[in-house]
Amino acid sequence: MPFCFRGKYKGEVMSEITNYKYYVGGQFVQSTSGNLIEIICPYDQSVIGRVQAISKEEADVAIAATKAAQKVWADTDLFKRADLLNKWADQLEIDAEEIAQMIMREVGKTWNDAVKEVTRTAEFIRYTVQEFIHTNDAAMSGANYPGGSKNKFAIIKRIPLGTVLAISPFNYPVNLSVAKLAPALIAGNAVVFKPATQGAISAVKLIESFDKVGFPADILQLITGKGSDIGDYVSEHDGIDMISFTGGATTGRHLSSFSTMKPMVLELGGKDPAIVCEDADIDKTVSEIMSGAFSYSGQRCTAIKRVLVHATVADELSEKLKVEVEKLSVGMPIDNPVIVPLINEGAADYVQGLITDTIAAGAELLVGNKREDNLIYPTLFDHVTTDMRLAWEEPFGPVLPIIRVASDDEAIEIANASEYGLQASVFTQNFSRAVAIAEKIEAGSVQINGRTERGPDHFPFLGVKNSGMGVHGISRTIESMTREKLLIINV
Ligand SMILES: NC(=O)C1=CN([C@@H]2O[C@H](COP(=O)(O)OP(=O)(O)OC[C@H]3O[C@@H](n4cnc5c(N)ncnc54)[C@H](OP(=O)(O)O)[C@@H]3O)[C@@H](O)[C@H]2O)C=CC1
Ligand SMILES: O=C(O)[C@H](O)COP(=O)(O)O
Repeated sequence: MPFCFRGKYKGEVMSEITNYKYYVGGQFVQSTSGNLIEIICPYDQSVIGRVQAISKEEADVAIAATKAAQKVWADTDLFKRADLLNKWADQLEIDAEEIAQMIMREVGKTWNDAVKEVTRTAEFIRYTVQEFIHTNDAAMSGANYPGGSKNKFAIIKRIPLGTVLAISPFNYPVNLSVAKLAPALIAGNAVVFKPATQGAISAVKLIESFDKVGFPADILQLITGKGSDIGDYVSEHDGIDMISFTGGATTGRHLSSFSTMKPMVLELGGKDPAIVCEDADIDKTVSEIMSGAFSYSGQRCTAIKRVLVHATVADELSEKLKVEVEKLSVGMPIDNPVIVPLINEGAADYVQGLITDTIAAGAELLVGNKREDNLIYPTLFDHVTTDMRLAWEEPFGPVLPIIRVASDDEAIEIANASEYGLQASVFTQNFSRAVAIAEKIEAGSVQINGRTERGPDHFPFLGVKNSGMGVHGISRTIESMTREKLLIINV
């Protein structure tokens, strides 16, 4: 447990308000813009710190400086790069409590989950290093093509793209950032890292660990500032060679509309359905839906965001879910409840608006519809129908609609009518039926008898439709941040 304390909630730190610096040229520096952004704690509304709102000129300098540094870095012995990244992983474990403290304060994640996020990230880095070390160049012979010459050989190397722009969201400010930084760096790229503003101090803490390890200057620049001010500018910047973005679908679509001729991977939102057949093991299903839908108050792109249940078992499922939702712990992050306050007032207003709208539209409220500031109590609706907003919109909050269906086909139809296609779960004890449904679902992954989730982090992770473009997951991220280059030998 971190520090002892004089703040509002037991066990928490409230120190002097710090102006956190951005990171360029291997130094933490203040922006000459003089503009600072206050970061407010989502659950006690105190100011936890301020981050620099850098200017476009400062972004230019940061990006330009990566160019020479990247060439040297790409040329650096792979085992030297690997060693530095492994040391960073070790350093993260040493600094875990300090970083977790900031994750908890800044994005309202529970203490246990915040610590897990840091340790998961250290493991992620180590696996990424091993993955890259064991990726070998490929070779092809001309003889394998009709009329091709057996005297022609191609060695197919993977080379870095140059400078990767990594833009991350608030909800995993460390893990989803490193999911971009580590693959980019081990593959020999430089990185310009733009974290979510609410999450930017956690990013500074992450880079403080990075800085302790002795990486060369300018291969990773941390730039802070609102996406609405500098996001477009850096995304269309000529010095950026690839964009790796995780965030909302609106922002992602916007970026893809103008960053022409730049490779891009987008991980966006979701409306993941849990399809429950009448032959499902209902107790197991309830337990998977509960953790899938409500952990971190549903602020996960992979959260279960609607239940499509066969009408014949709908009463049993909804009664059991109701009992479990009523039991959910609600409170402040330091006490490790399941339900914590949402990231900001706007998010809570949006979720409350969806709840109010769903009640007005005639759905049956089973539990919830209670709010204290940013804390939305877990809310469960039955008899939600497809003409209601909650059937389609991503709340990013603890509200779950149950939609009753008459057949597998109807469940599939509703699942696929969504603008999103990140993940889905299918619950049935008939494996063939599960596979038949899974094959028809338009989503990046379908979980059979399990909750929707990203991990383990080496699995490919992708969304279709408005849920994304390209593929993440350690090996796939490395692929997306490198390109093939052929050396053709004519004997
Ligand atoms: N599929 C996936 O893997 C994941 C998807 N998500 C999705 O992310 C959303 C929640 O995250 P949230 O942080 O609110 O998402 P946002 O889309 O609001 O922000 C994501 C990032 O984009 C930045 N940004 C905003 N505007 C621009 C712009 N014009 N140009 C470039 N960058 C910009 C933000 O900066 P700033 O904060 O300064 O505005 C932030 O760093 C949900 O929809 C969730 O489903 C979240 C995690 C994983
Ligand atoms: O942002 C998210 O929601 C994450 O990508 C989900 O990760 P998780 O499924 O491991 O919580």
